[in-house]
Amino acid sequence: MTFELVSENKSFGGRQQRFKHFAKTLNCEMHFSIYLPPAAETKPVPVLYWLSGLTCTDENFVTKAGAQAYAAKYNIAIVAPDTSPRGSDVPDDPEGAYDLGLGAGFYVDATEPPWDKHYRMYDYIVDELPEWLDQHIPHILTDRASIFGHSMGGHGALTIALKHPQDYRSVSAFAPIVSPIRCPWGQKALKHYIGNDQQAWREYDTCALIEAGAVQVPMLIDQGTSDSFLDTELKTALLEEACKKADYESRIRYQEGYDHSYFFISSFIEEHIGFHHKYLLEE
Ligand SMILES: N[C@@H](CCC(=O)N[C@@H](CS)C(=O)NCC(=O)O)C(=O)O
Repeated sequence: MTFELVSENKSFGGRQQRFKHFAKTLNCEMHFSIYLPPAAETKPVPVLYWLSGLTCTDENFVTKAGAQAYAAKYNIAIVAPDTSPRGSDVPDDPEGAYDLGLGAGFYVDATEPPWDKHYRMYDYIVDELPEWLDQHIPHILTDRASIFGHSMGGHGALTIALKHPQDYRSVSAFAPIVSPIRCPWGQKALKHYIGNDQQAWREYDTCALIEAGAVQVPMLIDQGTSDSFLDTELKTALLEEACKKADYESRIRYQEGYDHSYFFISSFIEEHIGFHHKYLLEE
């Protein structure tokens, strides 16, 4: 199995690293980034996974979110994977659209050809990446983990945490797609990756999982009111409704005037890392 440290930069006393490795689940080489706070040099620290949105690689978060200062302050490592399998033999949207294929893995395990050979981001995030980290990065505690993300990555973080409440202590999201079965981005992705059986789509739908009785995971959501995707794709109100009906506790905040960008994310990143810190520290 190949693995290489591609880059390392000192940041807030810690180390921002980028690795390349062969991911057997995805059948291709992948990059991911990890920030190790200064405290990780002397004692292993908890880990927080960040899942990015459409069009991103692992680097958008690393360069734009401003998370390193707070990861250093709260003694948490942050792992940021890529958003899809990569490589010249990995299929992409036939029209080159940004919402399917490369940069748009949707954190599902595809069952439909031609996607099923590589597009298995769900298994990669839940199983292969933590195993890889366990074997290669002694500075982190993979059994003390939380997860957060943005937009498509918010959807990924929420569905993964709801389906594995024993593995993630808390979940948070910025502008998440809360119900992919009811928005154009999600419907397009699920149809291609999973096929026409809409019952099977529900496994990857935050609202449907809550309606089906998902176990409580501490949850924080921030959504900008000036986000141009709010009414068409993100539909935060559907999550409010699902939580209310199922008596599921969640903190959903609308942030006045914020859009969908990393300017929004960087404005609240400290609060999200602080939120996870509380649960990651508990015995
Ligand atoms: N307007 C974008 C839609 C995609 C988008 O807004 N992507 C968000 C996540 S859903 C993002 O984080 N983009 C990269 C960035 O802002 O650095 C496009 O057409 O490319």
